[in-house]
Amino acid sequence: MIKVGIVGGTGYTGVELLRLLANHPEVSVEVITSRSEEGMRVDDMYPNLRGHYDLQFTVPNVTTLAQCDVVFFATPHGVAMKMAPELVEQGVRVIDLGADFRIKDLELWSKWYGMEHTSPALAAQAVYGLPEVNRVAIKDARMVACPGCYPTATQLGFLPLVENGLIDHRRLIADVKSGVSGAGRGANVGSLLCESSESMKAYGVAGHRHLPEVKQGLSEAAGRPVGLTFVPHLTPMIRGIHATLYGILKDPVDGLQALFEERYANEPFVDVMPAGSHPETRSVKGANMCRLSVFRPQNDDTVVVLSVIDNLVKGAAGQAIQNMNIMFGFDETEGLRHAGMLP
Ligand SMILES: NC(=O)C1=CN([C@@H]2O[C@H](COP(=O)(O)OP(=O)(O)OC[C@H]3O[C@@H](n4cnc5c(N)ncnc54)[C@H](OP(=O)(O)O)[C@@H]3O)[C@@H](O)[C@H]2O)C=CC1
Ligand SMILES: CC(=O)N[C@@H](CCC(=O)OP(=O)(O)O)C(=O)O
Repeated sequence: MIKVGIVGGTGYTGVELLRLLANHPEVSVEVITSRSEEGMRVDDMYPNLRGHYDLQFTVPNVTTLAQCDVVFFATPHGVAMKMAPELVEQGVRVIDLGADFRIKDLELWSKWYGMEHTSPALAAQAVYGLPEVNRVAIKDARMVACPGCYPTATQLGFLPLVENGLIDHRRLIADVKSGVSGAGRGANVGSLLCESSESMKAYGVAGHRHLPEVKQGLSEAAGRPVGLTFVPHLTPMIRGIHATLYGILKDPVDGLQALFEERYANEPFVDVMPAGSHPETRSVKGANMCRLSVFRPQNDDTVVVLSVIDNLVKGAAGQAIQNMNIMFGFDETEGLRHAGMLP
């Protein structure tokens, strides 16, 4: 049994970690932090957890967190980079659900996140926590940077194509839609029911902070810098990401379905659907799963990939637990085997 700490326990990804870890036989959650709700029982705030935890929120404190084997940061950008170095020095393994350790070029990181990076040494050691690419490095990592939600759906959809050099690497297009929980519990007015229901809008078209993250991952996979147009949208649902991805085939190729099936044949959390399928976000709601399908409409030179995840699960808390399972030598699917909630 390992001891787990969670920094940022009142937010959507923090409570999702608690929900998923409640069924994990190898862990005991010992510390859960909140600055605003110090002293409150977690099941008073989140009644879905009644009967699962006997825990109260405490303020974040490195000495207390250092008693844990692993600490998850489910906090806004800029928090983990300040606390994680001291924890790692004391032998704690750290998994950040935020973006502090995702981008290797720290000047680029500062440009997109609007702050200086305060722990470049740890950033250099951090492993990008996309198991479908980095499983071996994740196993021994002290510091894992979980991918963002849009980057998870986008990279998993494009990977088989860019790894095999099948599409024009300069002209990738990602049209991605997110449910409003992607903005977090402390989100601004745009996420209110009256503002976001019965409507849909694009945002960040000129540039979204996930653009450099996706480009970094796909450029590594392609072996050269990729060009990407990335357009996120806010959609009136609570959970879910739907990515519609476009690439231009260099040569007309058959066998894209088989290529995708082979690439993900041994991946427990990527499901390549039968040819012609249209995956729905509700099929992955609550589940640590990415469902994909690949098309070549009218046998033309454009390939279209559809990729769906639950932003809070494969896009955040579930992927973080998958990484923990790999790091601690547990079965990778432990605590994550349940199906999505449909309807
Ligand atoms: N929502 C999503 O779909 C996804 C989110 N992420 C990332 O995960 C992280 C958490 O997201 P989410 O759960 O949505 O965010 P929320 O806004 O819902 O929650 C943030 C949590 O962090 C705590 N917190 C805020 N500031 C600090 C601080 N300075 N020090 C310590 N704790 C702090 C808050 O509690 P309190 O203020 O009481 O301390 C709260 O519990 C973010 O980096 C986000 O970008 C990644 C993928 C998907
Ligand atoms: C719908 C919505 O607002 N989504 C968030 C991204 C989701 C997320 O939390 O991404 P990070 O992990 O990189 O912060 C946004 O566009 O800022």
